[in-house]
Amino acid sequence: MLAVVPAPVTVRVPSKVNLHLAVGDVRPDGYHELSTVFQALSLTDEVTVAVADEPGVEVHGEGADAVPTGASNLAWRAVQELARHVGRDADEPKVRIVIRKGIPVAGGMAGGSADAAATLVGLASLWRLDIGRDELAQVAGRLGSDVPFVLHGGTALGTGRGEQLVPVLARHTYHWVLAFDRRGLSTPKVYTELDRLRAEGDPPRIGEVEPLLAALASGDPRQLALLLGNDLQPAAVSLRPGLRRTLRAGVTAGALAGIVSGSGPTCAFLCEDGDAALRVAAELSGAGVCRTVRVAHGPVPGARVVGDDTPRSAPPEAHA
Ligand SMILES: C[C@@](CO)(OP(=O)(O)O)[C@H](O)COP(=O)(O)OP(=O)(O)OC[C@H]1O[C@@H](n2ccc(N)nc2=O)[C@H](O)[C@@H]1O
Ligand SMILES: Nc1ncnc2c1ncn2[C@@H]1O[C@H](COP(=O)(O)OP(=O)(O)O)[C@@H](O)[C@H]1O
Repeated sequence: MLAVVPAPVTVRVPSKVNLHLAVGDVRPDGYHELSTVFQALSLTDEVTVAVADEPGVEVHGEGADAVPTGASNLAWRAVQELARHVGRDADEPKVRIVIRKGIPVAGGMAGGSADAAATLVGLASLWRLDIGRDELAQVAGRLGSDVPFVLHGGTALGTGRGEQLVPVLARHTYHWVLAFDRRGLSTPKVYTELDRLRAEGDPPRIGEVEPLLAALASGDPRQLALLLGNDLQPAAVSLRPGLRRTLRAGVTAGALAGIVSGSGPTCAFLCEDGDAALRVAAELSGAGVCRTVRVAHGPVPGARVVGDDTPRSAPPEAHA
């Protein structure tokens, strides 16, 4: 009798911006203690997983040339990690992964993490695993600090190295303009640069997270704009001084505020509403300060199978 080959599964997965990124001390394991508020954005990647005799990874779209297709691709690492977790053969998983990138590579928007999260969700469906979101989140945390959040989506407070999440109440859809830089920045290098700046002097640190949580609960983008903050921004700007000009240009173009997204170099500009975002994007495109401009909104859901509108289990209690 012929075995039935399951149909390929496609998963859409969001990018993220850190609305608040407070970086604490470096820990003995080399990671920094974080207090961060993530928001999932509508700028997405799509990942298709399929059973195949020729296993491997294909990458298309935004920045595809800079993405490894071998064992170091985070999506492939997700295949191996999940296979090990459920007792399948992790050396020879008969899986082909096709990634269509919309998220900039090494852009501070969790693109690689997104592909790993999407792969976990896709494989859970392809392999018909009896595995809940919490268990998938544990596997996600082993793949990278940002992977649990892009699996989860929405708006969430992250602690530890960023992988311990509590959902945050966000009452509004926020509109963003994203300025992609010509080249990426390496996340470990940006953390190391922050350590260096802190050893030399005392770069300003962002404040407590509570006022930002209150602004999110109120839903007023003007209030939120005043409270956006990122401790990694001085380090990203130190490594890429041109970002100062990009940040100024977005505000001159009419954004309420601009920040470096995570470890950068993408700059994220919060706008009053969707129309304002389109105007800011048009003006910023002509300013010559970045490679590409995109508009996006958030919060949006985490990684989910395309065409699957079944409601999720109730999220854990909201924070604010
Ligand atoms: C900065 C942030 C902000 O959300 O994201 P990006 O902006 O790069 O997307 C994250 O902290 C990045 O998370 P992620 O990209 O998953 O990093 P990981 O693979 O876990 O770690 C890569 C490296 O970053 C540094 N790292 C990461 C997280 C953390 N809390 N402290 C760290 O010092 C370590 O040097 C680590 O070896
Ligand atoms: N699926 C993937 N997509 C993007 N980058 C990947 C992927 N797998 C591995 N990488 C590597 O991870 C590095 C960080 O990429 P990315 O996750 O996009 O950036 P960031 O950590 O700034 O959000 C890249 O330089 C790339 O070499």
